[in-house]
Amino acid sequence: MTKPFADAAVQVRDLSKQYAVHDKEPGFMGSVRAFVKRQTRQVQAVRGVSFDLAPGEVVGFLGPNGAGKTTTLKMLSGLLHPSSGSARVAGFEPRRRERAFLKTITLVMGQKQQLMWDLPALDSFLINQAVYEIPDDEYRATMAEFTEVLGLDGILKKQVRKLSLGERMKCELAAALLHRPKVLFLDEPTIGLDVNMQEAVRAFVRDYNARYGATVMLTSHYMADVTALARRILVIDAGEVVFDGDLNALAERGSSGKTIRLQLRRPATPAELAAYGQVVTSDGLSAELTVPRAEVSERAARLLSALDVADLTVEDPPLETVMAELFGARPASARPAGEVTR
Ligand SMILES: Nc1ncnc2c1ncn2[C@@H]1O[C@H](COP(=O)(O)OP(=O)(O)OP(=O)(O)O)[C@@H](O)[C@H]1O
Repeated sequence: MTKPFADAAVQVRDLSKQYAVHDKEPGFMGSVRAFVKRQTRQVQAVRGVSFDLAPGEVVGFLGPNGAGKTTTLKMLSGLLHPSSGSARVAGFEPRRRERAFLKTITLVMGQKQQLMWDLPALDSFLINQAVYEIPDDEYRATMAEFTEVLGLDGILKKQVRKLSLGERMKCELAAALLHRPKVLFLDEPTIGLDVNMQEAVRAFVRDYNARYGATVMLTSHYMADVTALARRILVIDAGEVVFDGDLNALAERGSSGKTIRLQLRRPATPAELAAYGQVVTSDGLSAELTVPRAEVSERAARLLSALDVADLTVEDPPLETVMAELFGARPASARPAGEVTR
């Protein structure tokens, strides 16, 4: 049972979405058959999802491909109507798309762009200023701040089509946050960016969250985004929330063991190290071992007494490993249950 926050920024109850999909065989005869008897399939993309986000909270929204993340974010932004259940965002019902609601939220989709391709980004910013009725002084202050944090100098007057992917994404973010929304839905905001640009986007989101106390719901396939920004993780699988909790608790869910990193004063061979755990890397004086979670203390104690250890640290496996363990092994076809052919 989801406990309600008295003043939740996002409140979701039993939210579901079904898409009606019309199937058609390829080719001319397929078209004729579809015309005579249309095959309709219901795809249950989101099924009975409930959660609350507190004001200012940053939440990583994870799950395998097709799990229902984008569908959920679109419902919370009012782009899609839920099939059933309810959602409130900053006190508004998203599906009504009230003006005050649209001024309070933003949805950034890394795969879609809102900037006009043939114009400089600055022109799109001015349009957004008018659309969101941003006063001139606030517009100037926000622009100055975003220019500094995102390093926009020198790119705002270039045609958007001539910007690099990273430069364009920075401008997309600036355009989407110009009206200083209180609730941010970020769907893969760093997709396709190089590591430096990913870090720049993360730093910007972190800064914005701290400065404006904004609530952020973030999906990303780059776990570094999630671990850098969010303490709480929501995991959705086949349309259902299967985990809602602390990042560390998720890491502990992984069936794999913990990682022991070693620095040695006297070298040990991989064969010697294998007595203490599965050797991941070893170059004589440093090594990385995977050990069963329940036996970490005992293995570490044995290592310390048997070898000349300069340093020993114990870490959880990277989130990528945990997610791969939770979802990676299953065939995609086994996931989206509940498809009904009519
Ligand atoms: N417009 C649509 N019509 C029919 N089915 C759809 C539509 N959009 C999404 N789906 C289906 O709904 C399910 C959830 O899709 P959704 O895009 O929400 O997943 P996701 O978690 O965002 O996936 P990804 O990580 O791959 O972007 C999938 O089975 C998808 O094929």
